[in-house]
Amino acid sequence: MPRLALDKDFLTEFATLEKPVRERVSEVFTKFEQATHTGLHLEKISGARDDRFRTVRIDRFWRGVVLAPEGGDTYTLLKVLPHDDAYDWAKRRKASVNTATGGIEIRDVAALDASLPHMERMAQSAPSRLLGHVNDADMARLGVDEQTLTFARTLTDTFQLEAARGLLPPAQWEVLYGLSAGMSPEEVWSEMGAVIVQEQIDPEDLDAAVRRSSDRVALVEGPEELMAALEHPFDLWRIYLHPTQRAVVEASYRGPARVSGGPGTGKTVVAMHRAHRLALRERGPVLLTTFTSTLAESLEQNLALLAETTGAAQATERVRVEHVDRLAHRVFREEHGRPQLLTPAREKELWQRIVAELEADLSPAFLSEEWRQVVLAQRVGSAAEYLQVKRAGRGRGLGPAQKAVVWQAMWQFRKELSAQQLWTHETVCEEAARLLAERPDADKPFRHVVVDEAQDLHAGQWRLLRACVPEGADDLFIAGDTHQRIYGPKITLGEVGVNVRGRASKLRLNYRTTGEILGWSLELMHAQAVQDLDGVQDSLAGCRSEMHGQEPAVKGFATWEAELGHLKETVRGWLGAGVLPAEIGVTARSNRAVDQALLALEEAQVRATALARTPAEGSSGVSVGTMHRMKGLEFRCLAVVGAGKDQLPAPRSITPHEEDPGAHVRDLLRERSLLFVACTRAREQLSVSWHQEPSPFLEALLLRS
Ligand SMILES: Nc1ncnc2c1ncn2[C@@H]1O[C@H](COP(=O)(O)OP(=O)(O)OP(=O)(O)O)[C@@H](O)[C@H]1O
Repeated sequence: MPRLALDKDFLTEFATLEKPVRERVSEVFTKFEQATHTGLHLEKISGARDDRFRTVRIDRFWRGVVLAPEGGDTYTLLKVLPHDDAYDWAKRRKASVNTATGGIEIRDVAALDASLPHMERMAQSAPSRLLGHVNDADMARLGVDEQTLTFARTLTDTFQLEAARGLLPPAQWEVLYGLSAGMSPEEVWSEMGAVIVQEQIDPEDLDAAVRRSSDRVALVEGPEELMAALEHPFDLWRIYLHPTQRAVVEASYRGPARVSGGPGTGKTVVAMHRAHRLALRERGPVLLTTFTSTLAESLEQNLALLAETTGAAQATERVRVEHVDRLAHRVFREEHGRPQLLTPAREKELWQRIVAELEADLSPAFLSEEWRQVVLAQRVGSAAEYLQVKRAGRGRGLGPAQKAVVWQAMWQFRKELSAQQLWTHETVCEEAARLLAERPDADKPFRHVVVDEAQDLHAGQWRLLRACVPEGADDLFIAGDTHQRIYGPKITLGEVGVNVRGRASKLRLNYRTTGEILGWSLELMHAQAVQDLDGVQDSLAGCRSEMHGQEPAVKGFATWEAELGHLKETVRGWLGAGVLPAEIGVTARSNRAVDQALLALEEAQVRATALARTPAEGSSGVSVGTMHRMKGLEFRCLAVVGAGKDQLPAPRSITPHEEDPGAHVRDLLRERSLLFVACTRAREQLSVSWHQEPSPFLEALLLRS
């Protein structure tokens, strides 16, 4: 039976067509299956370089370009263009099968042929060739075919290669780019990882190639699925997954598994697809969880959209989306009713009182951290255990006598909480974990748990998640990036009883941000020792983007007023260039700076909304919020303001070195990560500004420029 497949470029462009044309396209292709039976007219193109391209009549003026198989029955819709353009587009191109990835490739053969003589002439007078150090056999093994090879041999510098990006098939261009950047063929090979197929590849079998190309061609199962795809053409993530993403989504794991990767590499997308996929398997309820309520809301909306696309709305009923603290409170309430929570102010008072009673030379802040990071995290229950416990990450060393005093303080704190029947979010979580751990496997609330933003969870939350699902195949799936840790303490999964050894994958292709913004932001984290969730050093090496745009605009001012003046100009400039207010974000470290930025925009008559008051979704003004609020969001254009020495790191968020050197280093890293998270929310344009002296986090970047 004939099947329709949609090329990613088609769907992207479909979104930009006028409504009547879109409607007509939908009409023609929803009848595609029946029409091909009754002889849908696929018109041959005279003078075509590849006679597998055909056109389909949409109306008098518009034509669709389809790749029709010689054998097989999958028809790939590539373009919808005005009549003459459609013919011209199709005549210039050829389809082929990549011999390494087995994927389908379409290239502008006419443009390549036309550029060759000129390139060759230029190369003859150049001192050397860009890829002179790589032999033909290695190129062929990496999927570089004859035409690309001929072209590649004429290249003399990377600018030419950059310029040829749109001409060459993307997978082959990536290979040339890697080799030209000094990677060895073996390194490029391993970088290609999941996209390389082991099976024998038939270069003539386009049908098989289309089926292998899930990152750019989506097979459509019937008219409803087609309508769902056409309904939200911007949300490509629902349909096209990178082979590495798809492998992780579809895998069956014998135990907990995890996916990591830099910002914008699609970890959340993978988490949603995986939750959906697990729900479709019908082995039991799925929990999709994350760190904050705002993120959970956005997961829930997108999960519903995904189910709409796959036509499996019933699967969403098997997925519970709930942020982790809410889960803890729900389980707690079912047993004990609503907890009375200790407010931060009362907690501080309590520690102060205990310190005074013990006449100890310890600060309330130190004790509060010690309680969370050592006593609660490692479930220390007695003085003897406390004497033995490893206090990794706690900078200030304690001798046995000091430990005895600290333990006394901990014990008193616990006693007070229990006497007054007070709870904190952490103890609620511990109690919920204890209640769930006692339940037999058959009574556990979930069969699968999928966790997003995992880097920010604390030990108690991990124990809760571990306890709400029986141990077994596909029990826990974890997505996160430790470079973006802005709340939680440093933790290793082993410490909380989660073993992902042999079941960890990494995503490297950023889908959100231009290469310029990503490269700049990655520099912020360069040379920072960040420990991964499995205890080894994490690295963002290889994280890359295929999109290009402007370099970030980075600028200092003498005063805050001048900086705000620049913000007004920048935002007005973006609006003037046609960017919608809702596509613009403004962020600063403190609430105060956010309020002032809001005022400045109002003065400039720019409609702006505080993220604290209105969720980004549905807001029609420029979104203004703290860097913490930026997590999980993205904007076409983003301005980071107040990135000055006195604002970033925020002085009050840094434990003084003399009080606790370990906490000091950790706090600094957290503040740096916060800036990193903020900057990587920008899709196309990023502006970073400060007044007086720049933040020390910008130092290396400013020296470079
Ligand atoms: N396969 C894909 N096709 C198209 N777009 C994608 C794909 N995967 C991810 N995206 C898009 O890339 C952007 C980033 O994705 P996502 O939020 O899942 O990344 P992330 O790794 O969780 O990011 P971060 O860690 O920075 O929060 C989103 O706009 C998403 O829709």
